[in-house]
Amino acid sequence: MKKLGKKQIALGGLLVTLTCMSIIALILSLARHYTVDLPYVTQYGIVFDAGSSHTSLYLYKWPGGKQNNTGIVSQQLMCEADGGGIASYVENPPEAGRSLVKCLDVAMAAVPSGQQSTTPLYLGATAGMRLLSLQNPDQSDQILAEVTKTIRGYPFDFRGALILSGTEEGAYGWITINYLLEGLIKYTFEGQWVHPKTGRILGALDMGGASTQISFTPQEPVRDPASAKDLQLYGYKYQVYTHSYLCYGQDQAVKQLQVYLFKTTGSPSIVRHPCYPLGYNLTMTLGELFNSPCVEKPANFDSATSVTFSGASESQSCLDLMENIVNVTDCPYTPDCGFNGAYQPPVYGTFFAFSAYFYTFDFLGLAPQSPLPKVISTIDAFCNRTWESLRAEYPDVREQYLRDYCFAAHYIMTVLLRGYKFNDTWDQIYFYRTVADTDIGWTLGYMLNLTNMIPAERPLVVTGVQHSQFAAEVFFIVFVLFLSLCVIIMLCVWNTEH
Ligand SMILES: Nc1ncnc2c1ncn2[C@@H]1O[C@H](COP(=O)(O)OP(=O)(O)O)[C@@H](O)[C@H]1O
Ligand SMILES: [Ca+2]
Repeated sequence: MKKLGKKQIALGGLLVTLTCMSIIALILSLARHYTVDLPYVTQYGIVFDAGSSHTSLYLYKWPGGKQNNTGIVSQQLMCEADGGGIASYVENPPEAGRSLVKCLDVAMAAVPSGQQSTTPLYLGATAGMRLLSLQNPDQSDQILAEVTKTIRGYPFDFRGALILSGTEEGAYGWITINYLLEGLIKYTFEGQWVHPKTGRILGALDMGGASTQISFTPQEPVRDPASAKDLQLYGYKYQVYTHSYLCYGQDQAVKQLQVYLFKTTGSPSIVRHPCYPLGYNLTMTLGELFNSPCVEKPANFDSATSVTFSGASESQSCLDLMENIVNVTDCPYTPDCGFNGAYQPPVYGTFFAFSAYFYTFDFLGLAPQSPLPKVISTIDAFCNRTWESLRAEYPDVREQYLRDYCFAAHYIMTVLLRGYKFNDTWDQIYFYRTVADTDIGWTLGYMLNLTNMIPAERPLVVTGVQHSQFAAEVFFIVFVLFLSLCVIIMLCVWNTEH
């Protein structure tokens, strides 16, 4: 037989390799096609936000099977429970449980029946229940037991009803916005999850009804361990400063000012209120006025006696009153101070202000951001308006909200400018309620944490194929290369022998 030339051997080898490569490419393309066509099952998670003023249910979803360790959780729906916050049911705890039924039924209709038993459900209560547990732990336990009983009547994977600490509430709000705005991890066009450049980490400002939180990564290390939260997310360490001011949510601040005005007026039955609109009268019993651990009760008072707060539409006096409830002078940590003697490093970076911060600024047409002089003049003009003119312009706005917007606006400005000291960095604050159709609040961060969806380690680079398939592909490529090599060696041997 004729001896093969070197060229022919090389050509033979190349042909074998190319044929094998084509087979690999064909198989890979078929395999990839097969993967895309696989119906990936959407997974769900539910969190009840049992706030001081109301309860909401959030239903989150994410594609299951792959990439479930990365930033693609979104909000499918939000449901507002009827009635007030669960802590308001002290007289009738079973009613607290019943108040959740409407939203549980909404979630049942939204989660496919086959997946309900594997859908985790959490209930987190915030400052309203924190206050009740301080005042009467038995009552708060009873309410948590009743909501637990109601939720257990549903097939979801219920993981418990708990009262969050102020630190947790602040830290989970911080995780939520940084997750949603991809400050922690980002999906690139090349299909990889990467750590974004520094400087994109946002601070969080949450104004609730009973407490308010500030959370951010300061430029300097946090000096007070009680307000530092060390997090490791996707392989990176963050030290978050977070402080929750219990009793300084806007509803409790409203109460503190009412009590201040009542006490300084000398216990009369009519009290002038500069923050309420002229023509508006609010009558309540002293029992209602003093029904909170956030205010000091007089030594003896008749809880059935009523008091009427009579609006005066006096913007400047309203603003001046704020220093009676927000103490910006006494602080042992000067200059690293928030308000009421709390330690706070200087604010740093961009902040997102949500919940009641947003509601108030949005109502006044100042969201997501407005220059400081415009903010001040808008609040001033609003606070000088009478109840008659406000009611005529906003017939559909809830009376309590419309009455409190002036107070809330001056209170927010005092907390932000004089409390947190944003005076030189006002334009670093953005007022938002949602990002990518997902509400900003502590609930998403809470669920991501409790379902271990934010790993402490850096995520593996996403391959686009399942692990088993990837392993099979690598094996096949190595095998084919090995085979090609064998063929070339055999050809060489055959060639030398003939
Ligand atoms: N549409 C709205 N307009 C104005 N204020 C609102 C609106 N919706 C909710 N709020 C206020 O936002 C606050 C929400 O607080 P909430 O989350 O219930 O309390 P907390 O977080 O302290 O437990 C309450 O003060 C409530 O009155
Ligand atoms: Ca809240």
